[in-house]
Amino acid sequence: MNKNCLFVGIAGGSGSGKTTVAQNLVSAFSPSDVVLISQDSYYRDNPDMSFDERSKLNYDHPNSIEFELLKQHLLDLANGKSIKKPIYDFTNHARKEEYEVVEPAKVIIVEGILVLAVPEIRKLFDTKIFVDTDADEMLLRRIERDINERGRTFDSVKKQYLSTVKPMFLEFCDPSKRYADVIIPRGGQNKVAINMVIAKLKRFLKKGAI
Ligand SMILES: Nc1ncnc2c1ncn2[C@@H]1O[C@H](COP(=O)(O)OP(=O)(O)O)[C@@H](O)[C@H]1O
Ligand SMILES: Nc1ccn([C@@H]2O[C@H](COP(=O)(O)O)[C@@H](O)[C@H]2O)c(=O)n1
Repeated sequence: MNKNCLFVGIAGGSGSGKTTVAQNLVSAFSPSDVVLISQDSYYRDNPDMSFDERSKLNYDHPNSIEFELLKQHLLDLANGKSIKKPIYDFTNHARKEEYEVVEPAKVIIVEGILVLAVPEIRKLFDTKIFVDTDADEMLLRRIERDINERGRTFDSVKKQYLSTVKPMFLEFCDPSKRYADVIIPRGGQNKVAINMVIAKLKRFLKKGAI
């Protein structure tokens, strides 16, 4: 790979604050220097299934994500090519027809529950971050977000949490913490940790070295 960019991977449980941390990082830079890619954009589409069938799938297992496409897109960005990033609709459990064109940048941040759990993706990262938030806080945030933003009911969130979210977190996401270079407790609130990562990325952008 002809790589002259820096890849930062941010993992952590659902509701841990990965997106908030990533957005805090992105907002410290010019948009042409840093891009953010979410693993969520790469959920597999299941157009042959009914809405009811799609709503019962396990979305916390690595097989639910098209990691081959995510990897190809990361390699394309590293090689200076733009990508057509899928757009995922959580209310419909499906990809939208349209996509977003993302231009390459010097720093590429990738966030998602499984980005450190899948070796093919993990090995691309120069810096690996795990956002470590208490399970009760993650669950409370998820309940609120899923009801307000993802069209879910309290009962559906509860059922999904117990049947797939929690067991898959314990099997895949939480053990991937061991691969992290930096562990950020509490997520988006942790300005000290976020500022340390920002300082590191600024050094890279200035000197071209990690
Ligand atoms: N420190 C925090 N305190 C309260 N709510 C938060 C905090 N961090 C994130 N949230 C909220 O919790 C939800 C999940 O946060 P998000 O950053 O999207 O987590 P993740 O990407 O890990 O699922 C969002 O609605 C967000 O606004
Ligand atoms: N159709 C879908 C697809 C995914 N999920 C849940 O999203 C979570 C990951 O997203 P975060 O932004 O919270 O990291 C994951 O835990 C899936 O259960 C879903 O509910 N429906």
